[in-house]
Amino acid sequence: MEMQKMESNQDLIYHYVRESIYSDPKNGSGVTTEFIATNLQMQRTNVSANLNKLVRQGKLVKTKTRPVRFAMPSTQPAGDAFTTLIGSSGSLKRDIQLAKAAILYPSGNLNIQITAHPGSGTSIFVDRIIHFAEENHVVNKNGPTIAVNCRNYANDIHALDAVLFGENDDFVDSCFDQARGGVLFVNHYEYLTAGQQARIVDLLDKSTQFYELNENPQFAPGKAPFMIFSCSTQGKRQLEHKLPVVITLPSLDERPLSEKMQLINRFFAQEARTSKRTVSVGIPALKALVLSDYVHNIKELLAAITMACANAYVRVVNDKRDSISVSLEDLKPAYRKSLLKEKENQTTLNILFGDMEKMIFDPSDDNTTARSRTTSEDIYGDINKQYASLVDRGVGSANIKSLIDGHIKKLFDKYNYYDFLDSGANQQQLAKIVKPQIIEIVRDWLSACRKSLNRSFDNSVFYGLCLHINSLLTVKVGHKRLEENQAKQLIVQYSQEYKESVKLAQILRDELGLHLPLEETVLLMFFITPEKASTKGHPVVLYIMHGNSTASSLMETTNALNQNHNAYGYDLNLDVSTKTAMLEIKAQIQKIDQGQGVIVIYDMGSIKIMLETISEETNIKIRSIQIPITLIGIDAARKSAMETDVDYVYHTISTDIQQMVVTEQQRPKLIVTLCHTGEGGAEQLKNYIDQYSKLGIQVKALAMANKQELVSEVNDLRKVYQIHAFVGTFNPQLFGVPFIPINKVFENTRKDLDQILMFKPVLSNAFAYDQIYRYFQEEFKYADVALLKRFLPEIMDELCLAYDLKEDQRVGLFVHLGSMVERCLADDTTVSEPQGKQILTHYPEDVRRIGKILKPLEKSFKIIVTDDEIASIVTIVRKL
Ligand SMILES: Nc1ncnc2c1ncn2[C@@H]1O[C@H](COP(=O)(O)OP(=O)(O)OP(=O)(O)O)[C@@H](O)[C@H]1O
Repeated sequence: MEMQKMESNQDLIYHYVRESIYSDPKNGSGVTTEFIATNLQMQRTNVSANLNKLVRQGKLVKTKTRPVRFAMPSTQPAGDAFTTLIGSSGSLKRDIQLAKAAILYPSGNLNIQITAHPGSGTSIFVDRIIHFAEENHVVNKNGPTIAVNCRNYANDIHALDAVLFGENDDFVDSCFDQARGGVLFVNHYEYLTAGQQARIVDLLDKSTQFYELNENPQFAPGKAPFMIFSCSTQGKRQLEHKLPVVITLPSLDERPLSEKMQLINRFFAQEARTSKRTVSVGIPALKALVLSDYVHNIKELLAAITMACANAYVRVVNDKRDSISVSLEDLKPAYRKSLLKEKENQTTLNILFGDMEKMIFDPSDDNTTARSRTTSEDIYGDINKQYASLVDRGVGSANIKSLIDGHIKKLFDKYNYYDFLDSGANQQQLAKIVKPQIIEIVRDWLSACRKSLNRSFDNSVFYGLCLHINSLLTVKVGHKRLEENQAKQLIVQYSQEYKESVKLAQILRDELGLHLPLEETVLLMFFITPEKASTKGHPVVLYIMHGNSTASSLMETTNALNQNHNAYGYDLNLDVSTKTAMLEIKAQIQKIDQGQGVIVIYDMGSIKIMLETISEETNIKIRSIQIPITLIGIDAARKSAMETDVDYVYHTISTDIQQMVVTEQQRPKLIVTLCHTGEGGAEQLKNYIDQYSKLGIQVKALAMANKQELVSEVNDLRKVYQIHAFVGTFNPQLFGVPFIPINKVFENTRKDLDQILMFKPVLSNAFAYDQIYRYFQEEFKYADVALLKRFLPEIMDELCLAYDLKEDQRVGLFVHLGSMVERCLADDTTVSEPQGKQILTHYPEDVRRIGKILKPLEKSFKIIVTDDEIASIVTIVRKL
């Protein structure tokens, strides 16, 4: 009898759940036990037991959220290779249709080009294409699949010649030959030179001849492979016209938020599986992830989630039963900041999260079939190993956390997470990017260090060091990365490690001809110090207040309330001399600075001057905020002693406070624009800011002829102005004044200019030359912008191929070239570089090369680019 009743209750509940879900969209994401119990007037425990039974029978599914919801299982059919992709029936639907059409094309599959922003899922999409082609017997499962990732050769793109065209340049054993009868995937072909791309175009033109008629017995047997080429949206795409099907994948912001949320869900579920722990994620962290922008699209989102889980994992590493609890603090500040957008996205967030408290991901859940190439497994393994070795060395648990935190950050930041992902965790891959000789040197040296320092090093140290030395060989380090006294301090602190670094520096000099200056040798040491000194910290807060314990009390309260333990205090005793106070404050600032500067909150004016001097002497960025509480208190006490009317005292003090604030802001603000070579570029930038900024801040353009001169000019300006920021092609690192790189100004729209100048985050990041063209259009009298549009990008590409330029340098150079044409046409040849002659004699190879690259510009505009102009371009590209 009882059994019968249970069953009918179960049916009743099942039907009610189904009806509620299908009849009311509000219940789309499922219904709670509470909801059923109330509406059916049944006991909660009884309802709960029945619902769980229905889940076990597969009739309902249970969400992993709190409060738990019960929903109908998805009735999606098993589907094809693409079904596992998130967005397969949404933002990727059309792309998938196109891909299927290309594969199933009746007279033989068609080659495909995929165009996508970095990290948008090209590799996984291609993986699915290949599976689909295999499922449909369009390509042979047992045939070869040859994948070439051109980005892995970015440092020496000619190293690819043998892979693309064969050792003897005759295509024998090239990727085109090896892929016969299978699939060829050439990824990131935007890295190829124009010449390399042209040769591939030529091959595609003669493809039939090459694959079918060629009788060369040296070639592998088999018909033409199914070829897929992928390329970034910003790269040059010569091949595009030769490939019948072009698929453009959406970037992450072009996808609906619901898909972003599905990706987030899937990635957390993956982390739960790889770490073999339950992962619970707080809603604020999820909201921040949903609202953040990702330059590297899905790949960056995945990295952000792996990083957050790794951070949270550290807290529970020694207790195997604990779940990983991810909170907002585990995300990088840049992602956390996105919560500022919460208000404007409230409705969407409500739809996504409703009244959820957190989301829970179970390690045993296997709802994903999309293959992932993360390094997650290594990360959790690495953390475990690092933890065990620190415990062995007797390090206390409080220190362990910060050491491991540093370790994870290193993995992601210092060793460049994205490249690291792609370079794969094997040495063969590494050998394609890094000279084998470097790998050998690093391996031998690390094993020697292991013995002499009695310390073990994980793989990340090995890879990081190889890549680091490789970059020293290929990229000229222009700026000092470490100050001399910082270097000296480190040498004293880590004398043993330093000895080993010197040995490595000697080997590098003898075997590779690489001469490292002292600071670079010290940097090598970072790889083997137990507490790898961090170069990427956060700003910290320092209270400086008059009195015996005011500052320290504020510090304690701040740290107790926010738990970041990044606030410090300096109690400025009234009987301490200014000189002593200044020395002590300087020492404290040097001690607490993590490399990102110090926010000082202080109470009296005299401290400001001390701080300015300290900032100058130490080069530490100090930003000070005066809260004149002590002065106000003194004033209030004095007036109260003289007056009897409390309101009078109150009002006069309020007026005084306003005046205090006004005096503080009296010095007008000034923005200084800077350019590497002469005032030309700086002047352009100034005009741009003058024209489009509504902040009303004055702007002055300065030349960087010589650093000493710049310092004295800026120093003079500081007497009259409060320097708000430097904007330009390089950071002069003077007086702790903040710097805004030129690319930031141009890569965003004009309406965002003031946000940038005020250091506020802007949403769009995509770099667009369009912005600059528009500016040229309005500014130039002589140069035809349409013609510039035709020639400048090509010239920029050539220059970027020849020289390793960062984005801000690229933008600077772009503006420079445009202005140069305008100058030549205006016959304004006043720009004359004092060091021009020297450059022409010292860098004849560069002068010749740049002269050649500029030829099309000279021809089309009928101008002659003077030697002086070429010399100034050499200074930019060589970062002199
Ligand atoms: N539509 C999707 N559904 C599920 N997972 C995805 C999807 N797109 C990308 N991913 C996941 O995101 C990660 C990055 O994707 P992928 O490696 O394909 O990016 P990519 O575009 O090839 O990167 P890059 O431009 O750096 O070469 C992978 O772990 C992949 O599994």
